[in-house]
Amino acid sequence: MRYSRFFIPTLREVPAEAEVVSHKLMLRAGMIKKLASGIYSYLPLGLMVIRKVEDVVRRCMNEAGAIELLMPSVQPAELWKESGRWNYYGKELLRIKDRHDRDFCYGPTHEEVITDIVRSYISSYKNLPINLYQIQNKFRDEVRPRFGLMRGREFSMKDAYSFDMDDAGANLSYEKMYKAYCAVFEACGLKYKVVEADSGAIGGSFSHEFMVLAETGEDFVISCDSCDYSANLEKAICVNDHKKSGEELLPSEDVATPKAKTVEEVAAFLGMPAEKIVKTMIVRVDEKLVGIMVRGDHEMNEAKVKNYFNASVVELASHAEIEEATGGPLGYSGPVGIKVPVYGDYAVAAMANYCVGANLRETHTININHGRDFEFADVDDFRNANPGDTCCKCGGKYVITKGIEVGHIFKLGTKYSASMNATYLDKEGKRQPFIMGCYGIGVTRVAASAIEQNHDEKGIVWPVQLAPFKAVVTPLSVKEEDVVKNAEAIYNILNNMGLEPLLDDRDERAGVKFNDAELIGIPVRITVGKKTLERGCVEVTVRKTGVTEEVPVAECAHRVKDLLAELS
Ligand SMILES: O=C(C[C@@H]1CCCCN1)Cn1cnc2cc(Cl)c(F)cc2c1=O
Ligand SMILES: [Mg+2]
Repeated sequence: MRYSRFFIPTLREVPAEAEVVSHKLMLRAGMIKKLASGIYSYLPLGLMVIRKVEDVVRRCMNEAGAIELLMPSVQPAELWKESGRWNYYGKELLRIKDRHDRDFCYGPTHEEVITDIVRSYISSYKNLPINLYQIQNKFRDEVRPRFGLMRGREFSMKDAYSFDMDDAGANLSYEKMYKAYCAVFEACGLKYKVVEADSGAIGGSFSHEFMVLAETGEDFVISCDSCDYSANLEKAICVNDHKKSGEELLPSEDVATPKAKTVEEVAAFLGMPAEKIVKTMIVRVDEKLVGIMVRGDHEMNEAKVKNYFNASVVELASHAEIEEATGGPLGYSGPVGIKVPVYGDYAVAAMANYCVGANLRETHTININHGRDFEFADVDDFRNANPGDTCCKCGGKYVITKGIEVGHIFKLGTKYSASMNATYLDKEGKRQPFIMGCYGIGVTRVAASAIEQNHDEKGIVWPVQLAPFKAVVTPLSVKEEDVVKNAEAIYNILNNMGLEPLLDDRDERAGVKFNDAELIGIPVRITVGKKTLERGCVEVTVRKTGVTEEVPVAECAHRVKDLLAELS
C-alpha cells in the first residue's frame, strides 16, 4: 500500500476525553473516529487490525470444530419474552420499534436467537454436539461508555453457543472452547490470565474470564502468590480462617459520634482501629430487605450476596427503605432491634465487642456482641478478598492485579433451552432440553488491549500478529531517483513475499515519516537514503527495540522476514 494513496489521518493532539493510552493512540494513529458516545467508526488502519483479530479468532474457532453463521443484530422482542429476559434488563437493552409499532431490540447478545435456530432444526441426539458461532456487532447501552473501544456501546463480539445432550458432553465442549481461547490470545501475542468468574445465579453453571493484564483494566483479579488459583474479585473465595476472639463480653454502650460518618472518621473519633467498626449494609435482594454485616476494613461483595440468595437483583436500600427497616437514617445502620434479618461475613462472626451503628443519627454503639445483643440469620462469605488474604486453594497469599476482560466462557446448562422449550429426542426417544454453553470474545476490545499492553512514549508497538502493516519502506527523499528506485524495488519484493509492506512515498521530511511509523506501530522500518545507498545498503529498524542495522540492499527483504519471524 502507498501511504500517499491510503487514508491514515494521524493526529498530533487528542481530545481530553481520551483517558487511557489505547483510546489516545487509536485516535492519534487515525484508527478510529467517534461518531457518538461509545460509538466509533473504524477507519482503514483500525479496520485492518480488527480484521486480523477476526482472522485469528475464526481460525481457532474453526480448528475447534465450531461452525460460523451470522445472526441479525436487530432482534424481535417475542424471543426475549419467551426466555423471560425482555423485562429483566433495564436501559442497557436498546429497545426499538418498527413501522408497525412492533418491539425489537438491538442485540446485546444472541442466546435467544441461536436457541430458536437450533430448536427449529435439531431434534435428535445424533446431530449433537454442535457449536455455532458468529462475529457480529452488539449494542449495550452502557450508562458510562469510556476508554474508547474498551467500553463502547456498539462493539464487535465473537459469540459462540454449544449444544450438548448431557452434562459430560457440555463439559467437553467447554474444555474445547477453553483451549481454543488460549490459542486465540497466544496467537494475538497477548499476555493473558484465565480466572474463575462469577456466572450469575444460573444454577449448575460456571464460567472463566480471559484477562489481559493491564493497569487500565476495569476488572480486579485475585491471584495466589504460591499456586495457580486465580479469580475475578467478584468470585474470589475468602477463607474463614479468622481466630475467634476470646475477649470477655463487655457491656454495650451508645456513644454520640457527632460529624463522624465514614468508618475512618468513626474509628478516629472513638480511638479504635477500622476493623473494630462493623458496617451493616441494608440491601434489597430481589424484593426482600436484609442486613449484611462486614468488618470496617472490608467491602461487601454484591455478586456473593446475589449468589447466596440466588437472587436476580441486589441493590443498596434507599434512604426510605433504611428508615423503614432500621428506624434510623442512612449511615448509622446497626443490627440491634431492626426489622430485617441480619447476615454476617465470617470475619464478623469471629469478633467480639465491636462497634455498630445505633440506628440513630450521629450515634454508634460499642461493645456489641452477636449471640447476646442480636442473632445472625446466617454467616457466610460476603466480602471482597483483599491482598494478603489466605489462598482458598493452597494457603498462600492473595495478590491483586487489574485486567481487561477480553473473553468470557460460560457453562449455561438449560437456562435457555428450558425456558424456550428447545429439546431433542434422546436414545430412548425421550425429549430432553439441550445442555448449552456460550463463549464470547470482545474483538474490538482485543485490539484496544493489545495497545494497552504494547506501547511506548512514541506510540503503538504492535505485536507482529496484529500489525496493520508488517513493514514500512521509508525513502528519505522522493526527489532522488536512486532512492525512489531502490525503495520501490524493496517494497515490491516485500509485497511479493506477502509481508504486507507500506511504502511511505509522501513528500515529507524524514522526521515526520519516522514519527508516523512509530506512532502507528509498524514492527519494522526500512529506511532508504542516499548516504547508505553509496555503500549499497539500507537501514532496518525494529520498532520494539529501536535497534537499527545497516543491511545490503540485496539481503534486505530476507533480513526483514527473519526479524518479523523473531518478533512473532
Ligand atoms: O452476554 C452475556 C453472556 C454471554 C457472553 C458471551 C457471548 C454470549 N453471551 C451476558 N450478558 C451481558 N450483558 C448483557 C446486556 C444486556 Cl442489555 C442484555 F440484554 C443481556 C446481557 C447478557 O446476557
Ligand atoms: Mg463477562
